[in-house]
Amino acid sequence: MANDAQLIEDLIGAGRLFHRRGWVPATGGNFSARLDAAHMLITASGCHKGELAAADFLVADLDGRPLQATRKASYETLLHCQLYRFDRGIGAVLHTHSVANTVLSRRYEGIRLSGYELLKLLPGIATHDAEVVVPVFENDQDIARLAAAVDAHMHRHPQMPAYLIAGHGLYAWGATVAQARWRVEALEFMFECELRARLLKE
Ligand SMILES: CSC[C@@H](O)[C@@H](O)C(=O)COP(=O)(O)O
Ligand SMILES: [Zn+2]
Repeated sequence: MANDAQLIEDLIGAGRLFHRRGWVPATGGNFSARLDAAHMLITASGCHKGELAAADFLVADLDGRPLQATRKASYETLLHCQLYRFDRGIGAVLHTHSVANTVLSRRYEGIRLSGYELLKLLPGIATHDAEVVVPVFENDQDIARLAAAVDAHMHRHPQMPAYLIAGHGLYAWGATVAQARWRVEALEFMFECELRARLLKE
């Protein structure tokens, strides 16, 4: 596994890229990477995700408790914990607030993606001739309750490649920071296509 410094560098790079693309406006979004079976690195709450520095990361356990009490972990830490606890193969979790994911998630209960070449970036898909539905959960400021809803859904649909929160954003993950970033890039591209295609039809 990559060392802490490399993981932080990779997460800072993802933040810069996502901010350039307009996917993490202001302090929106949060990022994490697994350190071991019981710990993760996660962004502190309230920092600008395009301007992250090493000091903006802290170590927390998978119950969301920071090891050092110097900074507060992301408000949405429990959503990251849920994913790491659900699947030991998950090594990184990235959350974005793009225009496309926000508009689509306010309007639909799930986003059906089919026929896109970039679907092949998602787990278990080897052809464009496939279909996935990215579910949309109701937004909830009670993050423990939201994490429980996601967990219940994932137990019924373990192949779920990512999820949206209505009017809020995307959660995607991967075995490494790079893989999670590629999946965010692929999903945001397909959401942008869906938004434009749906506008054309209206
Ligand atoms: C300040 S608006 C965005 C937050 O409410 C939240 O949705 C978010 O993505 C960032 O929260 P954070 O606590 O910085 O990780
Ligand atoms: Zn958010």
